[in-house]
Amino acid sequence: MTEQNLNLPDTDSYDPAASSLAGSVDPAVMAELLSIRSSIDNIDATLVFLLAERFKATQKVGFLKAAHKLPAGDPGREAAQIARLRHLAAEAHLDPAFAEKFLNFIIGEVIRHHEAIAEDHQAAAQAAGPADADRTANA
Ligand SMILES: C=C(O[C@@H]1C=C(C(=O)O)C=C[C@H]1O)C(=O)O
Repeated sequence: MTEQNLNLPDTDSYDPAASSLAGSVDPAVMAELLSIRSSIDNIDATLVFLLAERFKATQKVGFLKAAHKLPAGDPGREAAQIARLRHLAAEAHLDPAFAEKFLNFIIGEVIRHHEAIAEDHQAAAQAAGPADADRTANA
């Protein structure tokens, strides 16, 4: 989650009116588009903050699982959460298939992080020696 896209403009100079359409659209239409986009800006910022909080929480789960040698993925939990979110999506008039795809995308990334945390944990335990490795496993 820390990769940077070097092709993007830097955020200090964020221009809410940036558009490939500038100059080629009726100014009244452009004004309406920019007005709607200001809500999209707020929503996208919120999504980033929400995702950051979610990844903070899942990172804690990753450390807990690594310390107790639990598997990275939990298909039972995933199935329950996906069913719940599909239901909520339908109620909110969001395509449930999209909600499922989005959640699966995030879960895939979380599992990748958990596997990396487990590998780091294992490597640290091995570097510390067998006695320490046992102690860490039983922590
Ligand atoms: C976060 C967890 O680990 C994994 C990721 C999940 C998620 O991002 O919702 C759910 C289950 C696990 O596959 C967990 O077990 O709670």
